[in-house]
Parts: sequence; structure tokens; C-alpha cells
Amino acid sequence: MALAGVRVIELAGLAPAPFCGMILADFGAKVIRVDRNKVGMSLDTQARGKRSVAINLKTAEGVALLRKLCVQSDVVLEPYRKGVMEKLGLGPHEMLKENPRLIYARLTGYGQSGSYATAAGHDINYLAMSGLLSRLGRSGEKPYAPLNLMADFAGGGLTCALGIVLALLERTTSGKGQIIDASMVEGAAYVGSFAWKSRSIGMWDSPRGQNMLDSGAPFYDTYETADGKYMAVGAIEPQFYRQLLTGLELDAGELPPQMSFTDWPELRRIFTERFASKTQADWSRIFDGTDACVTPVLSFDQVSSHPHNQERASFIKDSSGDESPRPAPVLSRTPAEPCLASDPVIGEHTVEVLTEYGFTSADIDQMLTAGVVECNAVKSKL
Ligand SMILES: CCCCCCCCCCCC[C@H](C)C(=O)SCCNC(=O)CCNC(=O)[C@H](O)C(C)(C)COP(=O)(O)OP(=O)(O)OC[C@H]1O[C@@H](n2cnc3c(N)ncnc32)[C@H](O)[C@@H]1OP(=O)(O)O
Repeated sequence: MALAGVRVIELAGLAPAPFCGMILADFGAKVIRVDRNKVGMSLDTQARGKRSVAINLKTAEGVALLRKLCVQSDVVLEPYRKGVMEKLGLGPHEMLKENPRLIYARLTGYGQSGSYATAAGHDINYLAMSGLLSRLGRSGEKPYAPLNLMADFAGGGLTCALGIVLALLERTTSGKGQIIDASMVEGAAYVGSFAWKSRSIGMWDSPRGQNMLDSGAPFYDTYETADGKYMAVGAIEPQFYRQLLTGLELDAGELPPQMSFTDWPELRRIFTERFASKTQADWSRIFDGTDACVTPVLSFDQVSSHPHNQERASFIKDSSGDESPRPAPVLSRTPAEPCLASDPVIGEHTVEVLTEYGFTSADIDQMLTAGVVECNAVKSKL
């Protein structure tokens, strides 16, 4: 796999950093998640392919241990509030002095500088600060955050993974590590570059929810079907729009022009009525194989059995039968090989990992007895 041989220490976080760590693990990195002691169960649902070590960082020995793990690794991924790692004496400058090849990724909401740097926050706050949230939502309604996808995952975990891979690539020539300051505000804003930069061509001149791609246009929206399901319509270009009308059995000559903004509410009314007359399966049969850009809005239950997704094996099942998306993108020679075993329990691999990092059994026993580390192998899974 592409990241084979890369050793990552991931400090346990909430959602964005775990996703970043999972991407690295899916593509072959050896990711060790550092958990707290005495925590019953992990809330990390993005733990695929990781191993867990439980260390009490409120002890000097725990901090010294983590330092040793970090300096022997390629990447440190930390999701804490600015200053937390420095307080522990594990800040990036000290760590890079000990291991100049270390890539030290800091994934936060507001970044490592600026007056908000130490403030608590979540996806919705970061998205709001990026400017993007102000553009999301239907006409006449308040701004609406699309789950916690934009800041936590697109602008956060994924962007941070890109930073890490770039730094690993650069290290092959310079031999040097570096510090990555991944701010979810900036990551989300960057993902939103199209929205920012396409203002110059008038894409967003109307208020929220009244533009072509923000649910303003009737040919770029979802419609309810007779069975309470939905179809997604993305028929932008005139040749595709014509096929949409054909599928809906509408005569272009009897309708207002596609780009007549003032007629969009009337067009939407007509499309709504039409889509409500047949089931999702009916519409899928009508539009499948055309260029009308109309697809069913698949539920999580439907998605993996859709023929296209089935043909590409786009969804995988783990050993418990739970379904999730296959890692993307697909690399031809070195594709991801996601681990199908169950997620690690907290501290499951403490002894295994410490042994791998050169600690003797006596060292490990002493740390276990002193409560510096915890090992919760198989019993926690019962
Ligand atoms: C009823 C509740 C149910 C909860 C269910 C939750 C289910 C999951 C839901 C996921 C929701 C995802 C949401 C929508 C998100 O947006 S997640 C993104 C959140 N933001 C970030 O990650 C940005 C960067 N991080 C932060 O800003 C902050 O970490 C935070 C998220 C605001 C949380 O702040 P806070 O809890 O005060 O923690 P921090 O200041 O970071 O300090 C962490 C403290 O923990 C300590 N720590 C760490 N590891 C260990 C360890 N192994 N052993 C002992 N201690 C440990 C650190 O030393 C630090 O301690 P201290 O410096 O405070 O004394």
C-alpha cells in the first residue's frame, strides 16, 4: 500500500483527527491511537485499522513514554486545543529537535494563531467562520450545516491527511520533517474555493437559496416521489436539461426558458407535480441510461445494493457485517486495503506496541503496575 512503512502516533480526538488517522491506516500506515487510561469505551468510530495504546498523560512517566513513541515515528497527529501539547512538554519544536524527520500535524478548529486559537468549537462554528455556512440553506430559511461534513471532515481530517502526505513526499528529498497547522476554518474555506472564486462569474449574486447550485434552480434540486422517496436532478447544460424534460414528458415549447430566473418557481411547481406522480423505482427506470442527470436519492440501506455501486464494490462489510464506504480514491497498483477486523478497544495493543518500540517486559510491567499505561486486551470485547 502507498503508505506502507509510515508510523503514525494519533492522539485520540473527537472526529476530524480520527478520520485523518483512518485515511492513513486505510492506505497502509501503521497508526497507533493514544487513548486515556480508565475510559470504558472509545467514541472513535473512525478507528479502522488502528491499534490502541492507553497512556496516562497526567503522569511524568506517561509523558516520557509518549515522547519516546513520537520520536521513533514518522508522524504525530494531535487534535487538542492550542497549547495542550506544549504544556505537556511535547510541543513540535522540542519534538523536531529530537527527531528532525518528524511530521507534526496539528488539527484544530481555528489554527495555532489568531485570537480564536484557544477557543472551543465544533464543525458548525468553523464552517460559520469560513464564510461558507452563510451560503448554505434554502431561500428564506436560516443557514444550514450539512451534517458535520464540511469542516470536520472535508476541511479538517481529509485536508490534514493531504498535508501529511505532502510533507512525507517532500521529506523524501529534503530529509526533513515539518509542522502542519491544519485549521478547519481555513480547510473548509479552501474546499469552498469554487464558491469564493466563482463569485466573479455571478454564480452567487442572488441571496442564499436562490442561485443555480444552492437549490434556487428547479433543474438542480431534489424532488419527492409518489412513494415518499426522492430523486436528485442536476440537469444544468441545455442538452441534459432537454433529456430531463423528455423523461418527465414535458414539452419545452410549453414551458418558460430554463434560465429565466423569474420563472424558476413555476418550473419547480411543474417538476414537483410530475415527480410526485411516480415512484422512485419508476423514475429510476425512466432516467437510467440517459444523460438527464437524474438519479435516485439512495438511503444508506439502498446504497450498496444499487447495481452501479455493486459493480464497483464501492461499499465494504467488516467482520461484524457493518457496512461502510471503501476508501477512495482507487490506486491501480497500490490500492487501500482497509482492515476488516473489529475496531480496537482502548489499550488493546499497549503491550504489543511498547514491545515493538523497544521496551522490555520489565519496563512494561512496571508501567502497568504504576498505572502509567493500561492493557485491555480481548476481555473488553466480551
Ligand atoms: C452527552 C455527550 C455525548 C457525546 C457523544 C459524542 C459523540 C461523538 C460526536 C462527534 C461530534 C463531532 C463534533 C461535531 C466536532 O466538530 S469535533 C471537532 C472538535 N474540535 C476540534 O477537534 C478542534 C481542536 N480541539 C479542540 O478545540 C478541543 O480539543 C475541544 C474539542 C474543544 C475539546 O476541548 P477540551 O475537552 O477542553 O480538551 P483540550 O483543551 O483539547 O485538552 C485535552 C486535555 O486532555 C488531556 N489528555 C489528552 N490525552 C490524554 C491522556 N491520554 N491521558 C490524560 N490526559 C489526556 C490533555 O492533556 C488536556 O488536558 P488539560 O491541558 O486540559 O489539562
